[in-house]
Amino acid sequence: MEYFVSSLFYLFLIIWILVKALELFSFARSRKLPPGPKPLPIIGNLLELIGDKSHKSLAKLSNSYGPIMHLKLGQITTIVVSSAAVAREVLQRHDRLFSNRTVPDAIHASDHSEFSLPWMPISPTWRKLRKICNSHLFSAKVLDANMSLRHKKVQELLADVHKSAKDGEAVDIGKAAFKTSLNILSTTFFSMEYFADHASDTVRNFKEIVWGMVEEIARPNVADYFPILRMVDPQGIRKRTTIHFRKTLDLFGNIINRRLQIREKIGSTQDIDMLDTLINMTINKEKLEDHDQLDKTTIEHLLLDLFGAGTETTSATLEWSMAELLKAPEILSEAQAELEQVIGKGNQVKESDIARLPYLQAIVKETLRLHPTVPLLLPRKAAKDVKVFGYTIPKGAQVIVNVWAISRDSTIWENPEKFMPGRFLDSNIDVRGHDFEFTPFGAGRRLCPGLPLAIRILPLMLGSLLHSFDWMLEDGVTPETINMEDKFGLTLQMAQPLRAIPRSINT
Ligand code: HEM
Repeated sequence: MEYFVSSLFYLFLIIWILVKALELFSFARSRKLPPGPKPLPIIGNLLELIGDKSHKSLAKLSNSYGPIMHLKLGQITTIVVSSAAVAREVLQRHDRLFSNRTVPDAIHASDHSEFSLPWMPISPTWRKLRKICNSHLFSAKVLDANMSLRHKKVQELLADVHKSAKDGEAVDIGKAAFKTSLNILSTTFFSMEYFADHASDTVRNFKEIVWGMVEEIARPNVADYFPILRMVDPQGIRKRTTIHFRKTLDLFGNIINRRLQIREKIGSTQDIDMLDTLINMTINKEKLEDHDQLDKTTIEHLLLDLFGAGTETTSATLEWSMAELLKAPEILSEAQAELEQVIGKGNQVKESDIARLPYLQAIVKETLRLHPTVPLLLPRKAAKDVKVFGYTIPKGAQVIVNVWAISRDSTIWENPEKFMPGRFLDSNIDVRGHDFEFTPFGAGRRLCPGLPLAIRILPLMLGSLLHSFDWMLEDGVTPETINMEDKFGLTLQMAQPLRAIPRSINT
C-alpha cells in the first residue's frame, strides 16, 4: 500500500512537471520576441547605437531584421518599429498600452521627472497639463488672439536679415531661426521683450542652456542601460543636467516672481498673456476645479519643457528647409513665385495667408519628412505584454518608433531620398498623427501639443524669408556641395550650420 501511494505521488509529480514544462514551452512560443541581432554578453547590442547616427544604424538593421525588431541595450529590452503598419499598431491600436515613457536618468535632475509633461507617465497630472496646453495655450482661439505678436517677431527677424543684406554678410540660418523661435515663445508667454535684441546675451545664454540640456539628455548614458549605475551617475550627466535645469528654472522663477509683484502693485488678475493664464490657475485655486489648479513649481517646469521642446525643433526644421531650397534653386523660385502671386510684392506674409500657400506648406511637410527633428519620437514603454504582428512586446520594454526610417521607406515614397515638395500637393497626407507613414509630431495620446503653434510659425518664418530676400551661398559653396550631414542628439540637427547671404527684394 505504501509502495502504491508513493508510486502514485511520483506519477503525479512527473505529470505536474510535464504539464508545467509544456506550459512554459507554449508560453515561450506564444511569447515570441521580434527578431534582432545577436546580443553580446553584458553590453547586448549597444555597439549598434554608438555615435550620432543611431536613426541611420537602426534603419540599416531593420533592413535585415524587419520592421519590428528586438535589441538588448545593456539590460534594457528595446523594440524598434520601422514601418507605417507597425507604427499604427503601437501609436494607434495599442496607444494606451504604449503611452508611458522610459525616462533617461538625466531627466531625474532637479526632480524634473516628477513635473515634466513629456516624461511623466499618463496620470491625472499629465491630463491636467495636456488640457492646459490644448485649451489655454495652443488652441486656435488663443493662437489667433496672439498672432500679431508672432508677426512682430518675424518682422524683427527680417529687419536683422535686411541689415546683413545691406552689409553683404552671411546669415547663420539656424541661429537666426532659434532667436526668433525663442522670441516668439517668450512674447507669447510673457508678452515682453525678455529675449529682445538688446538682450542678445540673454538669447545666447538661453540657447546655450537649451543646447546644454539637450546635449546632456541625449548623451549616451551608461546608467540608462545599466540602471543599477544610476546611484553613482558615472558620467556626471545628471549632475551637469541639474546645473542646466537649475539655471532655467531660476530664470522662469524670477520672471514669475516679477509678474506676481507687478500684478499685486496694479491689482490686476487679468489674462494678458499665457503667464497670466497660468498664474491665475495658481492664485484662484479655490475657485477652480481640482483639474485646473497649478502651483508655481509646476509652472516653472512646464515652461522649461515648452521652451526646451519648442525652440530647437522649430529652428532646426527651418534650417533644413532653407538648406534643401538652396540645394534646389528651381524649388526656391517656385516658392517665391507663389508668394509673389498670393501675397504681392512688398506685402508682409501673415499667418492668415498660409492656407492660400499650398506649395510653401508642401515644402514644410517635405522638410519634416526628410529631416524629422525628433527622428525616433520620444521612447515609449510597454505597460504589459502586447502582441503585435505575431510578436510579443514584453511588459516594461522600451519602444522606439523610427520615424526617420518610415518617412524614407521606398515602398511608400517614390524617390524617398529626393526633396520633392510637389508630392504633397495632390495628397491628403497630413502631419497630425493620422497618417502613419508620416508622423513627425508623433501620434496618439502623446502627439506633440505644440503642433498647432509649430505649423503656424514654420511657414510664417520660411515664407517671410523667401518673400523678402533672394539667397546665395557663400564663396566656394555650391548647391551640390552644401553639407547635408546630420547629427542626432534628441533632435536632428545639421552637422554643419547653414550660412547664406541674403539680398533684399521687396524694398
Ligand atoms: C517642428 C517643430 C516640432 C516637432 C517636429 C515636434 C515633435 C515632437 C514629437 C515627435 C514629440 C513626441 C511625440 C511622441 O512621443 O509620440 C513631441 C512632444 C512634445 N512636444 Fe513637440 N515638436 C515641435 C514643436 C513643439 C513646440 C513648438 C512645442 C511647445 C511650445 C512642443 C512641445 C512638446 C511637448 C510638451 C511634448 C511632450 C508631449 C507629451 O509627452 O505628452 N513641441 N514633439
